[in-house]
Amino acid sequence: MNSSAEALLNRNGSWVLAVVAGGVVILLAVGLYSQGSRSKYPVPPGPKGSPIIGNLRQVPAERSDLQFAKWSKEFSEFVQVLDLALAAKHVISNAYPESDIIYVNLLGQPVIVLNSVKSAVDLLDKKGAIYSDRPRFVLLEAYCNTCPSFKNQKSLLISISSLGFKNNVALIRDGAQFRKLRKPYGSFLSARSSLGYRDAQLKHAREMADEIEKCPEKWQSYLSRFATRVIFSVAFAIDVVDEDDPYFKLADKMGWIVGNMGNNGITILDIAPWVEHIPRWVGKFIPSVKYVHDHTPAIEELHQRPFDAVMRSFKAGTMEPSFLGRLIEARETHDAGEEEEEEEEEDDIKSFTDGELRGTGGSLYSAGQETTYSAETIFVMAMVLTPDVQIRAQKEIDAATRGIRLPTFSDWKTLPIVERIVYETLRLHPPLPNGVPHKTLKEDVYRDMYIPKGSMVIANAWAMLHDPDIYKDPFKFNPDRFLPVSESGGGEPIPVGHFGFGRRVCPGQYLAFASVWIVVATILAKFNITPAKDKDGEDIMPKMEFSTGITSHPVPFPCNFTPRNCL
Ligand code: HEM
Repeated sequence: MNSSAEALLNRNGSWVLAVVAGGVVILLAVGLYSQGSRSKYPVPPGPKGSPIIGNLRQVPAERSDLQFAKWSKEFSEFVQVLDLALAAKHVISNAYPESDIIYVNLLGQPVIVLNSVKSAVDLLDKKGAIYSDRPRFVLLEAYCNTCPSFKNQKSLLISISSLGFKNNVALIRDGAQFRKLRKPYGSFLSARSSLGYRDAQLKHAREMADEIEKCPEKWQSYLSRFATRVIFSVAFAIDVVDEDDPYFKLADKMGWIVGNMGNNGITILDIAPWVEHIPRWVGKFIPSVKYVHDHTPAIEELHQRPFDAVMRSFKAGTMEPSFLGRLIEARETHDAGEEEEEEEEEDDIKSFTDGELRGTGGSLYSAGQETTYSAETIFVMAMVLTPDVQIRAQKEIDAATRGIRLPTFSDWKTLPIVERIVYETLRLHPPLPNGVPHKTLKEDVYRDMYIPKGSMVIANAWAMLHDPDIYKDPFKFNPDRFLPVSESGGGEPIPVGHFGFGRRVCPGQYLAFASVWIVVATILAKFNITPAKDKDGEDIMPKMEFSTGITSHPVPFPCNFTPRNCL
C-alpha cells in the first residue's frame, strides 16, 4: 500500500485495524459496489480497483484533485463500454477519446469526479433535483458530537447533538432542513445585499494594510485577520480587535483544524462512518477519530461564543445589524405589516432553534474565512512570481488614484486589471480544488454512462481551470488571458467552478469576490511585493505548492512587503 493511501485512510497506518473491524460494513460495501453494474450502461471510466476497498489505495491523501485530473486524461469513455451497441456508437462517433468524467470506488462508495465545466453544468446545475444532496461528512459532524460528555461515553463518538457543524449549511443533506437553513442567505448575501458590506470591507482592508506596514513579516496573519474581521462584522457585528482577542485565537485554531484534516469527505471517518461507534481503546489508534476528539471543544466554542454575544446585545437593546442579529430579531419579535415575501421568510425564521441559529451563523465563518484567506495568499504568491503583472497593475491603479489616495470600491470600473487579477487568482488555484462533494439522490444516465444512486459527486474545479485546451499555459499567472483577442488578450473564458455549482453554489461569492478585490487593490496601491532573499542574497521563489485540507493554501513562503509611498 502506498503511503499516501495509508494517510488517506487514517494517517498512520492503522487502516488494517479499521478494515478488519468492519466485517458488517464489508458486506454493505460489496452491495454498494455492485450497484455500479446494475444498469446496461457502464459507469464512467476510471482506474481498476481492488475487491472490497476499490480504489482506496490509488486515491492520494494529498491533492486528490491532481490525480483525478490526470486520470481524466488517461481513460477514455470507450474503454469501459461493455454493451456492443453502445460500443459501436462510440467507435463511430469517436466522441470521447478521453473522459472528463471519472469513476472511482472507495470502500464501496461510488465516487463520480466531474473534470469539465460542461459535465458539472449538465449534472449539478441542470439536474439539481438529483445532484444537490451532500454525503455525510462524519468527520466534520463528529466535531460537534462529543466534547463535554466525551469522557463519559462508552463508545467514542455517539449521540449527535445540535451544536456547531451539525447545522452547517455547507454540510447538511438535501431536504426541507437544508432549504430552511439556506433560505436566509438568499437575501442576505445576494449580489445586491453584498454591496451593503463594502464599507466594512474597505475599513478592514485599510486596517490590514496599516498592520502590514508596521510589521511586514506578519503579512499572512494580517491577511487572515482581514478575512476574519469581514466575516465577524457581517455575520455577527462583532469587532475583532487585535491578536489577543479570543475570537482571533479561536478563528486561527479553527482555520488550522479545517485546513489539516485531509481530503474533504473521504477520510476514514467519512467512508467508514461505523468507525464512530467503535470502542474507545480502538479509536485512539485512528488518527481522524483522535483528531475529532482533540479539536471539538474549539469548534463548539466558535459557534457558541458569537451566538451568546449577539443574543446578549439583542436583550440589552444594543444590537448592531448583522446576519445573526437579523435572524435573532426575526425569531424573537412579533412584527406587523411586512411585505408578503419578507413575511414568509420571517415566518420560517420564527421556527429556528438556538442550534439552527448557531449553525447558520457559524456556517458563514467556517465557509467564508479560510477560503477568502486562501485566495488572498494565492494572490500574494502570484505577485512574487510575476513582477511584470504587479508593475502594470500598479501603474493602472496610480493612474486612477493619481497616486494620492488608496483605491475604493468606486474605482472598480476604472480598474479592470484588478478584477482580472482576482479572476486569475481564483483560476490559478481554486481555494477548494475539489469543491465540496455533492451526492446523488437517484440513479441517472449521462452520455450513456451510469451514475449510481448515492454516488459522491466531486466537481474538480482545479481540473476545469487547468485544462490546457481552454487555458493556455495553465500554470502561468496571466490576467490578460481573459482580455479579448482584439485587445491583445487570450480571449479565454472567465473562470467558472471555483464557487461550485447548482443549488449548493457558494452563496457568499459576491461578498468573497469583493473582499479579494479590495485586498488586491489596496495592497498593490500601497506595497511592492518582492521575493525574500536567502543568505547568499538570492531570491527565494515560492514553489507553487499547496496544502490539502477542506481549503487549500500555498505552502508558507517568505516575501517582502515594502511601502511604495506614504499613502
Ligand atoms: C474566495 C472565497 C470563496 C470560495 C472560493 C468559495 C467556494 C465555495 C465552494 C466551492 C462551495 C461549494 C459549492 C458546491 O457545493 O457546489 C461553497 C459553499 C459555500 N460557501 Fe463559499 N466560497 C468562498 C467564500 C465564501 C464566503 C465569504 C461565504 C460567506 C460569508 C461563503 C459561504 C458558503 C456557504 C454557506 C456554502 C455552502 C452552500 C451550500 O452547501 O448550500 N463562501 N463555497
